[in-house]
Amino acid sequence: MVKFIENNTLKSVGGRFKTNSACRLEYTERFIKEALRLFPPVPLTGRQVHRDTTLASYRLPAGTTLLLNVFGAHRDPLHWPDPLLFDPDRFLPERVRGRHPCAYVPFSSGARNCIGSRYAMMNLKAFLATVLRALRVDRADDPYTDIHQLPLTADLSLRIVGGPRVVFARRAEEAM
Ligand code: HEM
Repeated sequence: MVKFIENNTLKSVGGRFKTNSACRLEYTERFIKEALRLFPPVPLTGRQVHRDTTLASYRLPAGTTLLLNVFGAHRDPLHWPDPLLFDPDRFLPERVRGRHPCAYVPFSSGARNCIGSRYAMMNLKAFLATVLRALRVDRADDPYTDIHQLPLTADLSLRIVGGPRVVFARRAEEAM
């Protein structure tokens, strides 16, 4: 998967990353979206109920704080078949069509959603394209063979305990 994203990103960008390179990075964008699905940096958000409301069979009096489980929604088999499989093609336009708009909310939704989502996406593409041109990324020796086993923690944002287990190696000059 790492090799695939490397080749795809490098082929799409060619030389240096420019602002219009982002438009060509369609696979890279799907890859980032899939990473944000399985590992949403903001795994929970909250909302306050402004008037008495009934949601499904639950009565929610005004003033109730609701915590929205983004992490759970992103792994819900109702919306994501084989939810733990890392499959960027889930974000092909034909597969997005018909999916519930709130099944995927890494940047939240509604009036208070993330104002920086487009900027964040552009930045992540620029970051990947720039880093992958200069460095090769390989898996480090690690004891985890299955996504279930990855120890995650959330303080300000969701992260892997101990950080991602990867090693970087400089690419030969001619590849850059
Ligand atoms: C991958 C990167 C990012 C993720 C996953 C993310 C996620 C989020 C989420 C989930 C919220 C909404 C919380 C809620 O609805 O309660 C939010 C709000 C916000 N984000 Fe981001 N964010 C990212 C990057 C950025 C960047 C780069 C900026 C600024 C350049 C930014 C600025 C903001 C601001 C100002 C709000 C508050 C909006 C409001 O309350 O009206 N975010 N972000």
